[in-house]
Amino acid sequence: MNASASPADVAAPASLWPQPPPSQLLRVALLQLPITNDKAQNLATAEAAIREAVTTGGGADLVILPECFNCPYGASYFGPYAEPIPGGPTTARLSALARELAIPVLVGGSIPERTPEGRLHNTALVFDRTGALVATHRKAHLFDVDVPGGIRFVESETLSPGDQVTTFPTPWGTAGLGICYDVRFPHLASIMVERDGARLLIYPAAFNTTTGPLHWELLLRSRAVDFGCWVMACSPSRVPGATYQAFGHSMIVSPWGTVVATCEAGPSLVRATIDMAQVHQARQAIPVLSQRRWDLYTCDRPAPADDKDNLARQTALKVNVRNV
Ligand SMILES: NC(=O)CCC(=O)C(=O)O
Repeated sequence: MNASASPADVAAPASLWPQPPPSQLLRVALLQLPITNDKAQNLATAEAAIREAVTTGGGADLVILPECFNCPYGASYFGPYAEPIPGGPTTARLSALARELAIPVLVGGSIPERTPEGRLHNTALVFDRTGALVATHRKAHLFDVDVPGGIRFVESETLSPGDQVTTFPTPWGTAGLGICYDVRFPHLASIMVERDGARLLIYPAAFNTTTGPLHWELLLRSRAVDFGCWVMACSPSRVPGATYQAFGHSMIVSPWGTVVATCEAGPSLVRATIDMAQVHQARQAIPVLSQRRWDLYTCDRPAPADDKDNLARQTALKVNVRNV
């Protein structure tokens, strides 16, 4: 299992988790928050929502924040809002909250990260009930798209991609972690599930009003059915006048592909108590994971000859897939 935080930054995971509850019930809360230009305000909004999620409505075991929850989603903001991880104020604040409220799993959405070398990443953070940073994920597939008449966004103008597949243990089974555009890449989810044993896939995300209506629900339900997993995606809410209009519609999807909880575009707390036993049930009933024809599948599509980085990445992916 990989987490892109260095070993010194990450507590030894398995020993920290309590035993899974026999019922396998997991209380999930997605915090669809309004993100403003004021970082302090964004952190205060997140803190208030986390407190509400775990102290009201029956509580929550797994709390998930949106992509870029401390920063407006836009290339010009990533640098000025970036922090080191760990060592920055957002990591410290989330760690303290996870510890104070004893939250079993807090997925601190994502934030812009500045590395010691000066690179910028879009990075998700995961804390356990002791406040330890147990995993980080640097967005692996950058959102570089140009939809005529719709949206043009080029994350790679400012951000560098991560180079890790990220999974981590929880008391309810292994979780896979991606960020937004990563959900479009089933090979990533395949490795989380088929190599690392993920039973739930978590995506802090910020789709938009062009691609959201077309693809958001379709992609989340596809990943759930492709891999017999619970899938959870948490978006910012739509903020009138913001340069990037988030789609909202944070969503929890069962391993059968049903949407068990969602919302519209405004600020929302999306809750569900989910049964992890459904993962086993769905995989037993429709056993596509054990019916794979690896003998038929190859990933030999060549990268453009001048794109050596891409070729190296594809080759690494191919090795991982074929080793499953
Ligand atoms: N923040 C993102 O990665 C946006 C992804 C998106 O909107 C998409 O259509 O994919």
